[in-house]
Amino acid sequence: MSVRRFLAHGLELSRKALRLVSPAARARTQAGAAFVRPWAQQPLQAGLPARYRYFRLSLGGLATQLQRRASRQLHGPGGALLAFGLGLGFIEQQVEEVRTSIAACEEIQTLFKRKKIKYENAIPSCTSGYRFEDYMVGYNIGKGCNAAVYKAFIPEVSTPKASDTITTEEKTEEVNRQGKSAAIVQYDSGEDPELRKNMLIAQENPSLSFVILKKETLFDSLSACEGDTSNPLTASVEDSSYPLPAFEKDTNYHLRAPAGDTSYPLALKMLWNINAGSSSDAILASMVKELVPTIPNALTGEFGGIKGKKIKPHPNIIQIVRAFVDNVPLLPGAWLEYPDVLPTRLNPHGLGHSRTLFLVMKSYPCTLQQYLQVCIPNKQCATVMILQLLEGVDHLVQHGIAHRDLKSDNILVEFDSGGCPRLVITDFGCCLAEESLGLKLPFTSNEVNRGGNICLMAPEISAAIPGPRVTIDYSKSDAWSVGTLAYEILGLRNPFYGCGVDYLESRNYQEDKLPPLPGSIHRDVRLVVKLLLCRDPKRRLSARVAADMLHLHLWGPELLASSQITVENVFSWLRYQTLLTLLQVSMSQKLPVETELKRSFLANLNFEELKLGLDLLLHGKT
Ligand SMILES: Nc1ncnc2c1ncn2[C@@H]1O[C@H](COP(=O)(O)OP(=O)(O)OP(=O)(O)O)[C@@H](O)[C@H]1O
Repeated sequence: MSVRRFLAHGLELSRKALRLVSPAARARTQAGAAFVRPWAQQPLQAGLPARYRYFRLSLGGLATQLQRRASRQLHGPGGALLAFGLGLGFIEQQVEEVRTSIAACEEIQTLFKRKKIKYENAIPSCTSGYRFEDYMVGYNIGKGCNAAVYKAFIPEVSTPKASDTITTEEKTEEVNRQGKSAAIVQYDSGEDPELRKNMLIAQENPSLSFVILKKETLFDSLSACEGDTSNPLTASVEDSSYPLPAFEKDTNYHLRAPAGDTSYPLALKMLWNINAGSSSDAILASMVKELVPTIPNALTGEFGGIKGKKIKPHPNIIQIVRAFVDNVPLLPGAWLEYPDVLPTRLNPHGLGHSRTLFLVMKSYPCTLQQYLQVCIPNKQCATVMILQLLEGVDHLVQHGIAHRDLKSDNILVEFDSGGCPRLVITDFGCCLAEESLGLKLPFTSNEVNRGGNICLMAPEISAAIPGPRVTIDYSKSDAWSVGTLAYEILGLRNPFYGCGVDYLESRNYQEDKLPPLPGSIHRDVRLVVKLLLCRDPKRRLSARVAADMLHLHLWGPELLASSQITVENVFSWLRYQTLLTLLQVSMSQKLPVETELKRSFLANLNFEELKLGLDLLLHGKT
């Protein structure tokens, strides 16, 4: 018998039963409700399969309906039949309600999914930017274990404004001839929190001159450094065991003193090639994960057809606008920061190959780590920041990709027109994105790469023991990392970093040993962080449900506070959010963070997940 016919049969039974009720029926119906209700009201578990949650939802309705019926004065025999029949009938009613709700959510989803998010348009010309010589390279903005990142621009696309060009160019060149460019780079790469703070302030207040602030600080520090061997900046250059090469004017790159972001809109990431050999194919094959966030025309010619998963644009995920293989140049700071990975052409003792992969992306003012060094975001702003990470992670999960190296220096920050930080996940070098695997990685031996940063590796990954049929499921691992980063964003120490006894290890921590978040942080946010850090992925929130909970918390406080939350008032709230967001999306080209978030929420609306998030917010224990 089909489910439909079964339910129809139940409905018919319930009708018959209504004509056969007795006083005893009331007691039996009540007992039925009492039996069903506690089971239906068990605390919800985030990881339960949808079918179970759906059945539970039906039971909740059944218990209520039974109770209601039982409270009426019914007469006649057949109470048990009534309970059974009514139950089936009410399940049918619930099924219908759920079906309508799912359809309504899908309609809202389609409205927003239809509106495609645009790709970065940082290099409008289709022909430029595929060779290193197309770029003017600025100063070093960052360095990781695998790459150095520089400010850059393409002259034909963006020429620096006269006001941005340093007038004391001779001085810069003289300094370079003396081998001090490394000192500039070292100083400017952000060791000084005061300088970082100035940069952020300048960024947030366009009326202040970012360049002037930097220029003064830079040249003051250089004057102070000159001839001063006790100064760590000059000392580190002169103590270096490598001879510092003189800056050659006729090399195919151009060193400019630092200037504002407007004149160097791009970031050029030069990966270090130690293992891949110098053929383009070998380089691309070994670094293919870095290419996951490339936009469609980022690679050209022979590389255009490189296979592999690609991500659709998302406001919280980096976009690589160009990727190409070229000769490794000698860039500022190379001798000081990464001499060992240079090719022998540049350093006879270097281990690097002569060619490598370059990635070009938008240049961001700072990383999340740098931002948090100078600023503790207020609670609302912190929640918006955590939510952006969850939205980014959910987008990756939907593409079957796990980042596997989420940490505060792999998250870039810029500010929207209202000064709200926009968080962008970057550095996909450790991601899991194999077409054939999805989010499940066979873990047959310790040789299998489980991802980056071990401290922020979810427990099911860090504690996994390899074996012939073992697979690791990454579907909720990035969400766990976001749970740990939430501590940093909320102004606390990440409990999974540190040394000595005062830190937790992901592979063996106990949930009750997690440092409690202070009461000044809203209960909803505390609950989300707690559920993100569940050891058991089945109980842990998915990024989607966690994001939905924060959306409800941020944009629906009245809804959450209402005495009775019905499907109708949830949908009237959703309709309101839909209209408002559509209006905002149609009104501006460059969306503020809040509107982007609402758009992500509505474009991914799923009744089951929203219902689960809502239930958890209403009944979950912090
Ligand atoms: N688009 C960008 N805009 C501004 N700064 C950037 C950008 N991309 C990278 N950076 C800076 O460069 C640093 C190193 O970049 P990235 O993390 O991509 O390198 P990596 O060697 O792959 O790092 P890891 O050690 O995590 O593997 C970042 O922490 C950040 O400070």
